[in-house]
Amino acid sequence: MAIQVIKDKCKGCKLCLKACPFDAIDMDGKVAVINEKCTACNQCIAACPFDAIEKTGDDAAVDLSAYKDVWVFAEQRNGKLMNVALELIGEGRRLAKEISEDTKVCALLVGDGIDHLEQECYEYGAERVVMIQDPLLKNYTTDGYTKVIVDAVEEYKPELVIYGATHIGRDLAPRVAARLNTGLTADCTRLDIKVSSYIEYAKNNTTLDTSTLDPNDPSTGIKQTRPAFGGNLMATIICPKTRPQMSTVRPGVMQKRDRVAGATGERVDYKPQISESDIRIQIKDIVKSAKELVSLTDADIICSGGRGLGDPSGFELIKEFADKVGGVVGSSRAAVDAGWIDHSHQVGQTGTTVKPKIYFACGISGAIQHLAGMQTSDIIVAINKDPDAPIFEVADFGIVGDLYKVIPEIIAEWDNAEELYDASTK
Ligand SMILES: Cc1cc2nc3c(=O)[nH]c(=O)nc-3n(C[C@H](O)[C@H](O)[C@H](O)COP(=O)(O)OP(=O)(O)OC[C@H]3O[C@@H](n4cnc5c(N)ncnc54)[C@H](O)[C@@H]3O)c2cc1C
Repeated sequence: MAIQVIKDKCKGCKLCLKACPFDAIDMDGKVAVINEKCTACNQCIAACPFDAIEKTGDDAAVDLSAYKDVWVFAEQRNGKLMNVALELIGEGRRLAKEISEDTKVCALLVGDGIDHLEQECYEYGAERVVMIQDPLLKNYTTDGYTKVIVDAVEEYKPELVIYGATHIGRDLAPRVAARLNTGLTADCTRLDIKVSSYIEYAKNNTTLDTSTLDPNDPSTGIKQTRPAFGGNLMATIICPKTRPQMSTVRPGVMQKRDRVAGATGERVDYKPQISESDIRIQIKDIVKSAKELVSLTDADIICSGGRGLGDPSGFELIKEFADKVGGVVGSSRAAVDAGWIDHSHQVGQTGTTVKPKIYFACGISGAIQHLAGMQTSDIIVAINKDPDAPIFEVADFGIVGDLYKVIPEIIAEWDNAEELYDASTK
């Protein structure tokens, strides 16, 4: 693929020169010319106001029909599958079957010494496992994983690849997408199948005259929905011209399928072509952060505190509350930004998405970015002294009052409440 300047359209405005990160454009008199440093990154095309730059070569010739199946990057760390990988295998299976009965969901396992994870992938819904193992892939490196995944995608041509929006997924997916010259939608909260104009047309017309339809409209595509503009609207994004389509999805958003013990599938071993020179960094040591690990995604009960706590010591009360009810401490971004608590506790659009059985929002107003991360909780209990706080619109139970009075009362009554509950359910 290459980029070329259409000479008679170029007005010599040099905006493409300024936009090019690779110094790949020179001026030949008043006309821009592309030199050999070009990586076809598209920045010049986006910058040109005169439509004078275009791609040539195989870009126009992406055969969408050559791509098939849904791949899920089954992220593992230290030989353990991440929860989000299992959630996405379930979601991938749903999407695959909506695309067509013979579309398969494949788990992509990358690492070394990870044979034991294959079975778990089948039990959570994978129909095929593509296994890529090599000692050089034992620990995650951007270079190593990108290289082998790009090679495997080019060989097998999946039509959709989804990754968890974890630290690794967020690092890896854009690299892979850039190398494959395809699109990526980050942080999706919803994935749906887009129906082609052919199918739409066929539904409404008894005789199908395809000559009027766009031949490039893929038979299927994925509608990728994510919050945009600070969470104030949801944007649905499609990737109509290139393949594979790629998305990252936040942990906790999709539902895991029920585990089917003993489920089986097809294993494909992909032998990676990788050498030490492909990996530009060396991992000398992996040191776990000494800070307390917060497992918000798996928690059944979360007690979150916000700016309404007034100062950092308020989190001591929230911690006492969480310990009493068997929960985990969460927070709003305002509390994190104030330096009252570590970001790992943050719930919301730029924090963690959670779906506990009970979510206590204490001194949290209910900004849309906070709601984006917790509104699908089974039961939401809001404690706020402002009766008009937006959090009450999503709360199942609202307590209007000062959290410093309400929470100690709940703590004091919790044991009684548990006894009452036990008695009522006997
Ligand atoms: C791009 C972007 C991303 C963002 N991502 C996130 C995110 O991931 N998570 C997130 O939380 N926010 C996020 N935000 C910030 C968000 O917009 C809000 O600013 C933030 O959620 C407000 O936090 P809060 O509810 O704790 O504070 P406030 O909005 O100030 O609310 C404090 C509440 O406490 C109540 N209160 C005060 N004192 C008491 C008391 N003694 N007892 C009871 N109630 C009391 C008040 O009535 C008020 O309702 C993001 C913003 C942007 C622009």
